[in-house]
Amino acid sequence: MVNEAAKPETVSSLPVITEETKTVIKVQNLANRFGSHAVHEQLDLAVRAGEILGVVGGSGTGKSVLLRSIVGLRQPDEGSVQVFGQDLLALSDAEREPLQQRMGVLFQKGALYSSLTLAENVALALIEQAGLSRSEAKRLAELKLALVGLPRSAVDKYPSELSGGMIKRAALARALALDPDILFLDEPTAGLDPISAAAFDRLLLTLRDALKLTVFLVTHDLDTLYACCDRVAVLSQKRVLVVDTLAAVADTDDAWIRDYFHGPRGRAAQQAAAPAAKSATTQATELESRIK
Ligand SMILES: Nc1ncnc2c1ncn2[C@@H]1O[C@H](COP(=O)(O)OP(=O)(O)OP(=O)(O)O)[C@@H](O)[C@H]1O
Repeated sequence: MVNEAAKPETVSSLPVITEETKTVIKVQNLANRFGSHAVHEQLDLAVRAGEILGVVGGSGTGKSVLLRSIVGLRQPDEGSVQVFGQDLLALSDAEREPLQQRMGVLFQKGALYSSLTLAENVALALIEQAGLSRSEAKRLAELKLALVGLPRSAVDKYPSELSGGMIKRAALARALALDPDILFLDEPTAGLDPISAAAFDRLLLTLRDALKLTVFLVTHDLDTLYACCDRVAVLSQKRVLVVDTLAAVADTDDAWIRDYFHGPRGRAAQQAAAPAAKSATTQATELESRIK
C-alpha cells in the first residue's frame, strides 16, 4: 500500500503550466441587453497573459460594454467572466474587491477630477483603495506620474492646464496606481494629435514590458493596432467575430473588416508600420516568452 504521507510534497504543489493558466480573462456565453436591444449574445473571448489585445468594431458594437462587464462595472444578463480563474459574477462585493484591484482602467475621456491636481487625482485611489496616508499617497503618486513620463512641473497642475496627451498620461498613471496586472484602456489615443498618439503607443509598449502587464485595449486607432497589438478581437454581430494576429484578422472575409483594414486609412497605417512589422511567428514567439 502506498504511504500517502511519504509522497514528495513538491510534486503536487508545483503549479501546472497549461493553456488555461496563460488565460487571464475568460468570457463565456456573455449576453448584454438594454431592454429589447441586445448588444452581446453568446460572446466568447479569452485574453492571454502578457499580451496587448486590441478590441475593435464599429460604433455601438459594444466594446465599452464588454470592458465594463469584465471589470465588474456592469452585471451581464447571461454568461460568465473569469479573471485569474475566479468567476467574477459569483463573488460577493467583498470577495471581488481584491480581484478588481488587480485591474486598472483608463476610461474613454480620461475622467480626471478637474478640481484636483494630477498628483491628487492619482493619490485619491491610493488613499481610498489602498488605505495609504495622505503623504505616502502623494509620494507614490509622484512616482507613478514620473513613470508615465510626466515632468515634475506637471504634478501640481490641474487637468485644465495641460495638453490632451499629458491628461491621458495622468489618467494612465491613475490606472496604474494600485500596480494592476491587467490594464484596460478605452480609446486612449482618441483626440490626440498623431505625434502624441504615437508617443502614447510607445509608452504603452514600454510599460507593458517593464511592468509585465496584460492589456485590453479598445481602440479605433489603426496606427495603435499596428504599433502595439499582439492580437486583435473584432466585435461584430453581437459577438467576437474573430480574434487572432493582425495579419490573420485583416485577411478575414468580412465586409466590415475589409473596409476597416483595407480602406485608405487601414492601408496607410499598415504602410507606416511596415518597417517595424514582425512576422506572425516572431510575434507569437515574443509573446510566449513574456507569458508569466
Ligand atoms: N446604460 C446604457 N443604457 C442603454 N443603452 C446602452 C447603455 N450603455 C450602452 N448602451 C448601448 O449599447 C451599445 C454599445 O455601446 P458601447 O458604448 O459599448 O459601444 P462601443 O462599441 O464602445 O461604441 P463606440 O465605438 O462608439 O465607443 C450602444 O448601442 C449603446 O447605446
